[in-house]
Amino acid sequence: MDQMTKTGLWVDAVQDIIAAGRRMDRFGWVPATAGNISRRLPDGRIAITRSGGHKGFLAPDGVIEVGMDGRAVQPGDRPSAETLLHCQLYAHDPAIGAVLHGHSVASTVLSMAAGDAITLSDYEVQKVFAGQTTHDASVRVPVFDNDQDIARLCTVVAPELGRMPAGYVIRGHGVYVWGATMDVALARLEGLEFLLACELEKRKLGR
Ligand SMILES: CSC[C@@H](O)[C@@H](O)C(=O)COP(=O)(O)O
Ligand SMILES: [Zn+2]
Repeated sequence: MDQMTKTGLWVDAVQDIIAAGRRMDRFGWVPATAGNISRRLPDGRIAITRSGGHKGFLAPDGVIEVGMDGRAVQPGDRPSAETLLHCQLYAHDPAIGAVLHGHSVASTVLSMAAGDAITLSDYEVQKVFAGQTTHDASVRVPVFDNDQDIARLCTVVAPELGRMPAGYVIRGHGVYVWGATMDVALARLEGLEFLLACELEKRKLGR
């Protein structure tokens, strides 16, 4: 067992991830084995959910350690299939401390009807995103085509890094959101999912 796995800092990261999974599950954002959750560790590695488990019922051994290359520190551990999308965000911005991915109904359905972005306008809750100070503005949420080749998907996401205040959506799949801490990432996820749910309801009204 690596030294990091024995420290309180590792335990903190695991607890954060387990609590985030439970919270996402309460909202119905991680059906079946969908979603993945990670936190940056003080030594630069990443704690991330093991592939294929239910994220609402995580136990401590459902979280494993990977390097910034996305490879498991412990041979034989299988990290999330989408680990490289997490690593990409951590590599892009050293201030990012947590990354969340969920599969909500709203993000799945809206992205299937969208072009290259979903634009959110006139909602008070837009102010949950960094740099947004008024409802009287538009927040662009990029929509990327789904791809089972995650390394290739990273190359499509790359040009938008640094200009996604609310996160991004993968078409027919789900959202990626991040923050300096797990609490900040969860607040942004809640804000984005609330707005996507509003947008879906609005469109059902034909508006
Ligand atoms: C239930 S299928 C969902 C997966 O294909 C994937 O998109 C996902 O979010 C979870 O994959 P995982 O490898 O458990 O992190
Ligand atoms: Zn997914």
